[in-house]
Amino acid sequence: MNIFLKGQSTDLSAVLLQREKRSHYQNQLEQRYPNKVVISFKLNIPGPIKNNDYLARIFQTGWRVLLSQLTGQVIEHSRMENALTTGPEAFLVVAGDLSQLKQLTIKFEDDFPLGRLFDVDLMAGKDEKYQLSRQDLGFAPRTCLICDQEAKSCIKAQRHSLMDAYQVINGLYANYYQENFYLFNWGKATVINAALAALLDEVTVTPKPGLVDPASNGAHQDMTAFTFIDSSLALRPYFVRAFELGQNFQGMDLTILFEQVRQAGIRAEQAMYLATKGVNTHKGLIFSLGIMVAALAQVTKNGPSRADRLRQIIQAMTANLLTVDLQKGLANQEDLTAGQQQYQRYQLTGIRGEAAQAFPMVFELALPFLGQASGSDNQRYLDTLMLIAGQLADSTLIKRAGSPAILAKMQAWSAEYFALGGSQRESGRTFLANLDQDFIKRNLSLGGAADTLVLTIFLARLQGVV
Ligand SMILES: CC(C)(COP(=O)(O)OP(=O)(O)OC[C@H]1O[C@@H](n2cnc3c(N)ncnc32)[C@H](O)[C@@H]1O)[C@@H](O)C(=O)NCCC(=O)NCCS
Ligand SMILES: Nc1ncnc2c1ncn2[C@@H]1O[C@H](COP(=O)(O)OP(=O)(O)OP(=O)(O)O)[C@@H](O)[C@H]1O
Repeated sequence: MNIFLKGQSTDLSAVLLQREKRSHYQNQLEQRYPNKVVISFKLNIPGPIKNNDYLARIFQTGWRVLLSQLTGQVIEHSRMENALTTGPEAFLVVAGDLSQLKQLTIKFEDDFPLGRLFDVDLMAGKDEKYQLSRQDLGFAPRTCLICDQEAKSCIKAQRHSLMDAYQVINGLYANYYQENFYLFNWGKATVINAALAALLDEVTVTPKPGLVDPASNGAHQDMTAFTFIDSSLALRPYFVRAFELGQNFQGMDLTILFEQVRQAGIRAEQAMYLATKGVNTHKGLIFSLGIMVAALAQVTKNGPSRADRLRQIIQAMTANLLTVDLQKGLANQEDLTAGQQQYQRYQLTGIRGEAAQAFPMVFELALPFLGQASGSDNQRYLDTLMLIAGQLADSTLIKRAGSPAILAKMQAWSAEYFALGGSQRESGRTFLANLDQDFIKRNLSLGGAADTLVLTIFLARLQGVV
C-alpha cells in the first residue's frame, strides 16, 4: 500500500509561509493566555504530499490519542485546520506544568506508534524557560524516521531518499490500522472515559430501529435516552473495578478473573436498576463491556499490546462460560433467561457465544468497517449498527419476534439499506426511518446489535479512529 499516491502537492514557500502563520498564531495565543501552555500539533511528513485522506486519518488518530492523554488537564482553547495542503495542524491551550506536559508529548512522539509522524511543540509565556527541548529534560533528540541517527543530521546531510521515507511511513500506517491493531497501555482514566463515552455515543445515534435514541424511545416503553444517561453514570464504579481487577490479576487461570468481574457485574446490575428505577438498560453491556475492560487492563498491564492478544485473554477468561451457563446451568434452573431458553430451543449461544469467541462481530466485522466508513459520526455509527444487525444472532430481537426466523429478515433489511446507499443517501435514510417505525409497531428491538456497537465504539475510540 502506498498512501502517497493521492493528494495535492505543496512547495517550500507554502510550507515556510504556513510556519510563519503558525508562529504568529502561537504568539497571539501566548498573549491571550499568558499563564497557560500553548501546544502546536502537526504532522511531520517529508516530501510534497502533506495532506490527503490517509494523512488526515493519521492526524485525527494522533489528535484523539493526545487529547485522551490530557484528560484532567483543563483545555482553554483549541483550533484545528484540516484542509491545508501544507498538512493538517491544530493548537491547544492547556493548563498545566510545562515540563510535565513536555514529558507527556515526548512520550506521545516516542511511544505511540504513529507518534514519530507528528511534531508537537510547547510554549509557555510566563515560564523562565519559554520553550523546553527534549535535551532540557534529559531525553535524546528525535531520531530519524529511517535510521537511528539524529533526525536533524540526516535531514541536513540529505542522507535518505524520499522513497525510503515513504516506505517507512507506509509501513507504519499499515501496521497501525491493520486488523490486529495496536493497543496502547492507556491507563485507567482513558479507558473508563472511552467506555462511558461509547455508552453515551450509542444511545445518541439516531434513528435506530426499535432502540432508544434521543428522538424516540423506540419499542421500549419503560426508558428514554435520559434513562441511559443515568444508567451509564451509575456504571462508572463498575468499569473502574473491572479495570482494576484486570490490571491486578496475577494468576494463570483467567477464568478466575472472569468470575471476579461477574461478581462485580452482579452488584453493577443492582446499581443500574437503582439508577433506572428498575429498568434493564445495560444488562448485556455490564457483561460484555465489563469483560472487555478487564481483559484490556490485563493485556496492557506491562505495556502496549495488540488486538489478537486481547482476544486471547477474552477467550481464556470465558473458557468455561458456555458449559457453566448453557449446559450445566440449564439443568439446575427453573427460570431460564431469554439467552438460556434460546440455547435450549435453537442451540443459539447469543451474547455468551460472542464472548466465548472473543467477539468476532466486533473485531472482524464492525471495527474494520467503522475504521473505513465515511460521513458524520452519526452516519458512520448507523451504518456500522446496520452491518452488525444483518449478521448477529441478536437474542433481544429473537425474543421479541418470538422466533429466530427474524434473523433472515434482518439480514435482508440490512442488505436493502446498504443497496439504497446507507446513511449517505436520502433513500437509505428514508428506509431506515421507515424500518424504525415498523420495528416500533411490531415491538422489535436490536438490543444485541446496539451492545455490539458500543463495544466497537469503545475500541475505536482507544484506537483513535473515531
Ligand atoms: C450473560 C448475561 C448478559 C445474561 O444473559 P441473559 O440470558 O439473561 O440474556 P440475553 O441472552 O437475552 O442477553 C442479554 C443482553 O445481551 C445483549 N445481546 C443479546 N444478544 C447478543 C449478541 N448476540 N451479542 C452481543 N450482545 C447480545 C442484549 O443487550 C441483551 O439484552 C448476564 O447478564 C449474566 O451473566 N446474567 C447472569 C447473572 C449474572 O451473573 N450477572 C452478572 C453479569 S456480569
Ligand atoms: N439504545 C438502546 N435502546 C434500547 N435497548 C438497548 C439500547 N442499547 C442497548 N440496549 C440493550 O437492549 C436491552 C433491552 O432489551 P429488552 O427491553 O428486550 O430487554 P429486557 O429488559 O430483558 O426485556 P423486557 O423489556 O421484555 O423485560 C438492554 O439490556 C440493553 O442491553
